[in-house]
Amino acid sequence: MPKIVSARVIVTCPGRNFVTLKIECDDGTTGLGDATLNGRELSVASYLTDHVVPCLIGRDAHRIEDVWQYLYKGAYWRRGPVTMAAIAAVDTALWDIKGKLAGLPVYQLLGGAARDACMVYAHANGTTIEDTIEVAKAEQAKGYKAIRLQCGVPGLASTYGVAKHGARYEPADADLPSESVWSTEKYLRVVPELFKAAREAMGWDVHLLHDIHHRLTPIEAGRLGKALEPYNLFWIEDPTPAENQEAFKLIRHHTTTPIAVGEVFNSIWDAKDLIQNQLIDYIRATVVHAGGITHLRRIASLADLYQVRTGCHGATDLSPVAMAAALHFGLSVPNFGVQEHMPHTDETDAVFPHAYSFDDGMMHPGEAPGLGVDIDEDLAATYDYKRAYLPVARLEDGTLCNW
Ligand SMILES: O=C(O)C(=O)C[C@H](O)[C@H](O)CO
Ligand SMILES: [Mg+2]
Repeated sequence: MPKIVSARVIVTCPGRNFVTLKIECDDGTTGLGDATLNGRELSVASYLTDHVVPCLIGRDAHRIEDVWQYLYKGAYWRRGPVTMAAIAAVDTALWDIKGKLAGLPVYQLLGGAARDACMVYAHANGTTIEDTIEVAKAEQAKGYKAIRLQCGVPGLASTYGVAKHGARYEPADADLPSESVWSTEKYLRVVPELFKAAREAMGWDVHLLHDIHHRLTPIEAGRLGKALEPYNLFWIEDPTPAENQEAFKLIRHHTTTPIAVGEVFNSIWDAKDLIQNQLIDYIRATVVHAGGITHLRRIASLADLYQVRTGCHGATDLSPVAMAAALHFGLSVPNFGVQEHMPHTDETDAVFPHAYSFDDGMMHPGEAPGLGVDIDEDLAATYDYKRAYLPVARLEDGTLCNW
């Protein structure tokens, strides 16, 4: 058996923070897992180093399911983003090791390719409708078949998720949370105009997506979904907070615009009612935040029974290790929908050399054994952790609100 002899947490900040777990076996085989939890990175690093790593030493790296159960049931304290990101990192690293030892890419271990490649969606963010469409057309010219559009809201100084024109998208932008002002009324006026203009400028042969970022009440989300129906969106994402899964019934009563939810989910229990009641169309849980490849497959299997497809979160605060895992997962599950793609910076790609590739709007994890991602530890060590928080939003009267 490949015995685990060491496990180390590597924190690096090539432009943004990433937490990576590296597990090593007695024959020298290593595996990587992403454990990055944006804005709360060091809590997962500590959970791993202080509480998980000591339990891994000496275990059989092949027993992925048993290790998963050991860390989940054995801890007594279940679920939650910190715990599940830590379990995910271990799980992902063990799949990486299993693939390397078998001499096969991870997707082959998961049943083989269920499609040629994974469709990915790009991002078009702009301060105005015109800017956004200009960026979207540029992404379409690169071959993307699906594009998420977010534009600034007239009358609001800034909007989360919308970078200043030309700047990279990076929501964790300050060493204490920055604050922005939010107005649902103003937002609801601009979004239908954005998609009307986008269809006029770009036609109908491209999938258009939009992220609402949990900001609306269910009835407001129903109203927006209905207003967007003429523009045939691929999905609206996170229309309302999903702690109350029932709330989605109200949205469903009012619109046929497809709904995607789940980037903040960390277990199948967060998604169970949404899936079983067919209240969503795409489940956005990810490898890193939802317990690894093992648990995400369980979620996907449940979703498949109800014709809910996957649409994994893939913002740049998920490392290339998570991106690779998402592509192996996406290539192999029967109910793949789409994968989010936000290219990492050159600095990040240099720290994490990888085998996955983009071609004509599709991505493939590559044929390297395991996940096909490495970490240049010397380079990683040159980038010190830098505290960075996600922002908060307030209504115009100062009330803290969802974002
Ligand atoms: O990519 C998305 O859909 C997001 O909503 C990005 C998130 O805000 C970001 O990953 C939070 O860390
Ligand atoms: Mg989102």
